[in-house]
Amino acid sequence: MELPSCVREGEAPWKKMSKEELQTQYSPSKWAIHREAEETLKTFSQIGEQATKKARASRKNLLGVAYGDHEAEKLDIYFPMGESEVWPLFMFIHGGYWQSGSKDQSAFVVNPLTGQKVAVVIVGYDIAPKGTLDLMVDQVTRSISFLQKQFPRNEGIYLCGHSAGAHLATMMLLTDWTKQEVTPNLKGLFLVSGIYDLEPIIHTTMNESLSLTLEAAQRNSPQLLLEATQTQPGDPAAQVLVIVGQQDSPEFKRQSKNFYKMLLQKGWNASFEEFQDVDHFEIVWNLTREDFELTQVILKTIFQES
Ligand SMILES: N[C@@H](CC(=O)c1ccccc1NC=O)C(=O)O
Repeated sequence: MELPSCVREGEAPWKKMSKEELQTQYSPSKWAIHREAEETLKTFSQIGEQATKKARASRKNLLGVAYGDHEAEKLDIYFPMGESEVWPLFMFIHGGYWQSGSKDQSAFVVNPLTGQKVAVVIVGYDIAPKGTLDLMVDQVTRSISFLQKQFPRNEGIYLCGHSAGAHLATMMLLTDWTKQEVTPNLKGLFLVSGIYDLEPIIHTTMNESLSLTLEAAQRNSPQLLLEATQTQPGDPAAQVLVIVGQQDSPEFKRQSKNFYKMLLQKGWNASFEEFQDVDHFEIVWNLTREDFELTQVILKTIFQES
């Protein structure tokens, strides 16, 4: 018997999964092998808080800069050491399934990058249930326009998102910037353990506070948007690095690989990399270290060394 196309091997294997299996596949902490799930999540917040404290104490900064009128529409800017007034701008978009996390515990990468002449921005946005996916996408779009206007001489804007934050970063590739006041100088995207097809999330407990409808999930799914788009990447196109951890779940890995393949099909300058011996959280908390492989990849990409 031939299976209907929606359940063909490799296409949407999640449609064949039980509710429990789907919940597990989309619970990244359950796939961590170096610590128990709860311990992993606790360590992640602790390292994020410590890194933020350290960044605020040791780097010149502007905290809580408003990029819009909403309470949550604020970003923190951490400046590189030295006298220069022009640098590449690196923006980090935190994860937490669009319903947890904040800029105040997400300054992981600030010290290693500001030590190497890169300005780092950690952006805040309205998480659910207050924020909807549509609002979050709009907020991140406006935060990037704001940065381009504030720093028109920037040496490139680089976006890095983790998990749900990688989803928000990806949506920026598909934004029609001609509808915004400025076109940002987007040079690169680092998409770390992201989610590109939101439909499976609807069937998990994560949707209790997100309240995604199928329409909202589809409207905000980079995988579907990219598949449907006729537009070519701009010239010069931003470089897109699709990144997963070895201990990300099979579903997370499948989503990243599929999205990477679609990027190639649509003519983007994309690469895919799986980092060994790290889970969904270690891959971000290790960014506090300059000698971590991903930190080095980020620096090499920004400064175009290979
Ligand atoms: N409840 C989730 C938590 C989670 O996925 C998460 C936590 C912090 C930062 C990013 C996360 N994942 C995606 O946004 C878990 O079981 O791992």
